[in-house]
Amino acid sequence: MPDSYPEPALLSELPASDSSLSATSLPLQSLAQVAGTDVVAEHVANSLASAGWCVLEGLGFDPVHLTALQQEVVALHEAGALAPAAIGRGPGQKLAAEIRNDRTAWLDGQSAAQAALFKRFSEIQQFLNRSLYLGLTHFEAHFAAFEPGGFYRAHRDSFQGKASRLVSLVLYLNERWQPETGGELRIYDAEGAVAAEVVPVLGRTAVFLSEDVLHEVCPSTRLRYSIACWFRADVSDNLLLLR
Ligand SMILES: O=C(O)CCC(=O)C(=O)O
Ligand SMILES: [Fe+2]
Repeated sequence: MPDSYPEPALLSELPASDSSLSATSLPLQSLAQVAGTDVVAEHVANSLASAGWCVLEGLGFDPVHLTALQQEVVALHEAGALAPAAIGRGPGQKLAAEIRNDRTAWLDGQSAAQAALFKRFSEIQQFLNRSLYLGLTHFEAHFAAFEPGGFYRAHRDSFQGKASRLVSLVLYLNERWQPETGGELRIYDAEGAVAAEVVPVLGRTAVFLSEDVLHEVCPSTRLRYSIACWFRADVSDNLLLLR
């Protein structure tokens, strides 16, 4: 990469109180591949290794697909096709509206926009495996909508030691978000101090280590749309028994 090449929009160093996060995306589509290097994936890997999280302006894929994904989630929500999200997994799974009250639906990778997104997720997964040896085997992603007043209390996306969700990624799908609207993703550092507040504008993407990073969705005054994706490293039950 030439020395003079601009850095992608990297917000990980911004102080928590900075509400001036720019809503304009750098042309990450062209930045995504520079001389054979996946700049976005490389930045994600470096940030996960150092801070445990990062925020990007885009994933380096076509803005047309972003808009299409936004239209998909709006249509699903308006058709009543999103279901109240639960907490926990397996038999312990239950609805807990006092903890989270978003509505979700899994992506299936079928539409052109979802296929492009899945391709990008695969590239990022491969890069993370190559650079951080995470052994990620697959990912799963859902659309989410938080109604006005919606929230998701502070949580981690997986429990230490039991993790099959290793890396979380949230891609935001909202236009014209005002600072007073709320709905930020609040990321905490290891000491419990607020490390960042991410305004959920179209294309902005937060990536963090699922086991380590405490985070919460603050209440917002309007509908808030996103895609949440988890990169997983699942081993078979047999292998688990051998450990
Ligand atoms: O929408 C966000 O900003 C985060 C959502 C989240 O934390 C989750 O679904 O686990
Ligand atoms: Fe989460």
